Amino acid sequence: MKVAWAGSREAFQVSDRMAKLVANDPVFEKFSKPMLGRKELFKNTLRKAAYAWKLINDLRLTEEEAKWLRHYIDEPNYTDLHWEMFVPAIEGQGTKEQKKKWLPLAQTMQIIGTYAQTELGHGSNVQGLETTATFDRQTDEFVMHSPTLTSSKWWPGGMAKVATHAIVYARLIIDGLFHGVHGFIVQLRSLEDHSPLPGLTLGDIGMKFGHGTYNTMDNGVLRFDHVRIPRNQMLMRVSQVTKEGKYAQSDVPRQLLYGTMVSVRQTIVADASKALSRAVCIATRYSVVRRQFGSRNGGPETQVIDYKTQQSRLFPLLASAYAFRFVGEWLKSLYIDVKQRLEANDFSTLPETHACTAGLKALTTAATADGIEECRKLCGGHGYLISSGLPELFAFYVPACSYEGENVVMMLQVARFLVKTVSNLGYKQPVGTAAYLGRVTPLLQNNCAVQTAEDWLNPDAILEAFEARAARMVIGCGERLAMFENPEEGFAELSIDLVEASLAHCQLITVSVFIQKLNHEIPGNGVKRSLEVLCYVYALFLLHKHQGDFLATGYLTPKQASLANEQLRTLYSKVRPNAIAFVDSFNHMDHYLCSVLGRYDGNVYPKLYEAAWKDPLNDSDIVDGIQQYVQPILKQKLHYAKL
Ligand SMILES: CCCCCCCCCC/C=C\CCCCCCC/C=C/C(=O)SCCNC(=O)CCNC(=O)[C@H](O)C(C)(C)COP(=O)(O)OP(=O)(O)OC[C@H]1O[C@@H](n2cnc3c(N)ncnc32)[C@H](O)[C@@H]1OP(=O)(O)O
Ligand SMILES: Cc1cc2nc3c(=O)[nH]c(=O)nc-3n(C[C@H](O)[C@H](O)[C@H](O)COP(=O)(O)OP(=O)(O)OC[C@H]3O[C@@H](n4cnc5c(N)ncnc54)[C@H](O)[C@@H]3O)c2cc1C
Repeated sequence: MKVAWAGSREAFQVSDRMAKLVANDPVFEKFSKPMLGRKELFKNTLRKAAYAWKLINDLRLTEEEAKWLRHYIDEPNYTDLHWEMFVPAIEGQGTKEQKKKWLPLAQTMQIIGTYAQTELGHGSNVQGLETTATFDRQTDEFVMHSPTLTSSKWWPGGMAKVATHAIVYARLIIDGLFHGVHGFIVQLRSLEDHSPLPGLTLGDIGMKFGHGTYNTMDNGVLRFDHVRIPRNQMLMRVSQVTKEGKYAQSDVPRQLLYGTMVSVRQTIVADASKALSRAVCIATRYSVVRRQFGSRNGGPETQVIDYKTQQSRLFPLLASAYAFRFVGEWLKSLYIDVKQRLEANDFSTLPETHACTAGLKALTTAATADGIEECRKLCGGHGYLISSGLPELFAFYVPACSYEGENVVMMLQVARFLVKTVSNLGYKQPVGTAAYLGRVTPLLQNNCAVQTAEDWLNPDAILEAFEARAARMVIGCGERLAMFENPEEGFAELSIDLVEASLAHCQLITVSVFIQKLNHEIPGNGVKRSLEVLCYVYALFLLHKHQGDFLATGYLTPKQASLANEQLRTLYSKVRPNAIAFVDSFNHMDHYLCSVLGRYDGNVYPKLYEAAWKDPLNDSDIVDGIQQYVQPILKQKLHYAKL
């Protein structure tokens, strides 16, 4: 199962080796992190990032190994933006000459970059950005300027204190004419003494949610006061500006300017299963250790994992972790394919890839963020302790619902793709993830054939149910949209239904990818059978949760919906004996989990007790402030009624 989770034996070995490397090196200790102040926390992260870079070079780690190393170090920092956004932006949007100049510098970290798109006033609406890049023909330069307070760049990671360069997104202006938003490579700091270059105001935007997690990152603010950069620092794969000030667009579609976001959204989907599996591992192990009620004749109480209600909250999350792992793997291969096509100037699959990355990013991050919080509750009161590992994980994870495309905004992008697909149905056969929309007639006419709970243990029955629900919701939206004279007005009016239809479409993708995975790639019958159980749990849990959709679209009868729920309860009993094996298969080491409740050896209570004593408040019996503020109250002998 470890191999099935990792994707291959080789992938397992690489990640396992890197997990051990990090866990066994004292530099990467992290348990004391929540006790550090912001400055210490940040410096500590800089130290770890520098040491990691040294290890990557000294040990000559491959790109894959280096990624796992950074993952297990488990502290967001400037290198995330450098590797995940700055470098891909140059790769995807730079010309050959630009790549030749900038990539070697970035790949050896002689320069450190960030991605400066969002502004104080605009994040989702990229076309609304206000920073200007005005071409000066006399000097062959662009003048970068922040004309308003709301145009201040706001949020870019690593920008406040570390990055030497940024890809800055700004409105291109030539001779007073606006030519849309483009990316520009801008140097921010001196490579000699790291001071901000003249004309730039740079700072940190302040502490964020949680304590020891995202505050390791220096998210920054940046303002330009007429800062000049050479013309050849505009990323020119999509559009070019000549030294005469002529604006030209190549055959490459404008959407490629958004290409870096597609790449990172894909990474975020691939990473969702890491965060969710981490929370599920902690909650499952603890649910086996924790006992409440049910003791008879002085015997042990019941393990809380044996309560059906605990199972009904925990096991769907376990199944979701596996579903997200497989859909992440699938999306990665879709992305690798589109990347190769884009390099060869084939843009045909970009719209579908954009819809898949946007929608699955929204689906997986929302479910993971909610899932981590559910795991905290599944651990009762102890889940609220930092030493459970869950509060910090939650604080780290929740912004994923907002960054790289706010989730609702992303679902609306999926909706645009679906509406377009439906309106083209007469003359363009949908392919890939939208192919089912080409079979609307049977999907709209046939109803579910399930008669017993057992009938739900059938991939075809499940797939058809999810296809019919999505098709009926999408087509229904399309029909209602057609009644509006102004399509944009109609889209806005129906946006709530469109977001729900998009979710149904994305859930169909996750369910069908899970089923495909079972059909083709699982080594070992035992592993395959166990994963089948999880696949059914995932699908029937979604069906139960969204049964309103399935019933309202008329595909299911109430009886069939209740049979699905009956089967789901039976499936929980099949998951129970393997629950620990399922979470051990994630291969999360204690160092990575950083959780007293999720320890591999299950030795929870002594370690919980021991961890409490490490709190700085327990350094002495009488702490600072007691004599000054508490003792006087005790000695005054006042009664509030007399005040
Ligand atoms: C316990 C502690 C644990 C710690 C663990 C630490 C682990 C560390 C390791 C981490 C490693 C990696 C993690 C990854 C790094 C993550 C860092 C995250 C940092 C965050 C960065 C950011 O947020 S960057 C900013 C992102 N901003 C956005 O996403 C903005 C969202 N807005 C948009 O994308 C667009 O503006 C929007 C699409 C919404 C609308 O665009 P607009 O121009 O108005 O266009 P439309 O008219 O709607 O569309 C025009 C046509 O273009 C199509 N289209 C839109 N986008 C794309 C695209 N990206 N690709 C292709 N096509 C696109 C659209 O569909 C339209 O097409 P049509 O055919 O014309 O309809
Ligand atoms: C931790 C973190 C790190 C980040 N790192 C970076 C970075 O490195 N570089 C960078 O450039 N940016 C970064 N960002 C910014 C991030 O990309 C934006 O915050 C994100 O894209 C959301 O945009 P917004 O803040 O403008 O949200 P808004 O769009 O203002 O969202 C507010 C609300 O409005 C709703 N809404 C907005 N538009 C619509 C619409 N059309 N229809 C319906 N509802 C709508 C949303 O659903 C949401 O509920 C980071 C953000 C965070 C939290």
